[in-house]
Amino acid sequence: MADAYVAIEGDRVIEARARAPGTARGELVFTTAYTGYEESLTDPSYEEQVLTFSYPLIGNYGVREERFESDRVHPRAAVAREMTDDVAEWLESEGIPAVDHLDTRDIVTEIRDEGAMKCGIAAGPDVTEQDALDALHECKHMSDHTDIGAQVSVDDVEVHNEGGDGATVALVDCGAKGSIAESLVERDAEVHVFPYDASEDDVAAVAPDLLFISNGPGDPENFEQAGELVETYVGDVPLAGICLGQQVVANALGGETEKMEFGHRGVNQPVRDLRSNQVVMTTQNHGYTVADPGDKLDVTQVNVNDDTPEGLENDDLNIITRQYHPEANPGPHDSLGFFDDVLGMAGE
Ligand SMILES: NC(=O)CC[C@H](N)C(=O)O
Repeated sequence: MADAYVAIEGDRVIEARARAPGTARGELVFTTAYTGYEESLTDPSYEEQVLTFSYPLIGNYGVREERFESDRVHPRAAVAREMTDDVAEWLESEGIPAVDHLDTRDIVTEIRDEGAMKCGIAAGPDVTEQDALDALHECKHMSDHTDIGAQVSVDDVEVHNEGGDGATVALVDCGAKGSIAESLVERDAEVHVFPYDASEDDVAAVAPDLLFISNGPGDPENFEQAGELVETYVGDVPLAGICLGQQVVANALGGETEKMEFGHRGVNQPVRDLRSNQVVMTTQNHGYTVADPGDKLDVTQVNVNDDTPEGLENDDLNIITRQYHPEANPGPHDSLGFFDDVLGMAGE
């Protein structure tokens, strides 16, 4: 008999095996990444989501803290065809329900046909189908998590590489992956990590050479204060953004974002640079996209599969943003040059 259940929209219940007990609800999404499960599971952008791995075996090279992107697991639950004990034990120790021994191809097909959807999960010896359905019925739409930034951001300013020789960067932490600050520090920047709701005065106090809006979970329209910083500083200080950062910058400068059907999550998303015509492979995790960049930003890079904007720029105003993850954890490393380019705008 099954000891875990996944309930999806339409009240369909899928039986599974419990690997870490508990009940959870969240937006059901899938990643096609075949490596990088530690990075994905600690990526704050997965907050309030349930992550399904389409690759059938998760955990085959263990669990190492050096690869974590933050100090905790962010998806509300994890779903895999087969999960190793290492991963299951790690998730259990974090209180995150996990299930395997179910047909993840079926789940991925369902999401591709119907779009990312709400789900409820119940795992453990005493759970019932109804527990999973109850969790499903309590699940909110992603955009209704209006204060999601508070769940993932630093509470107080943190400074990395104080006294560094390079640029002073104000990194607005909307749920930043650790490797963004690391990538900047590796290039000698002094990085001030600000809470997602930092004020103009907070940021002004460090006189930044670059304002950088991080990745983060949920709907970019719920990050109004980060948008206000962009409006305040545009033209005076160079601007950079990654993923949610690109979306926030676009919204703040007259553009528009929209929810995608099921998003891009994986490590081999092809992106074409419209200026050089070169294609790079990228790591991605997003469910919203820039539908209209507005009249201040040019689309300079597009996704080869669906033509959605992957890079926005304005050379006169010194703005460069990317929808994918140039910090490249878990890789590929094709687009690390982004960090040199944005620090170049900051005079480095
Ligand atoms: N990785 C991210 O920053 C994700 C951005 C946003 N939450 C989205 O899903 O589109």
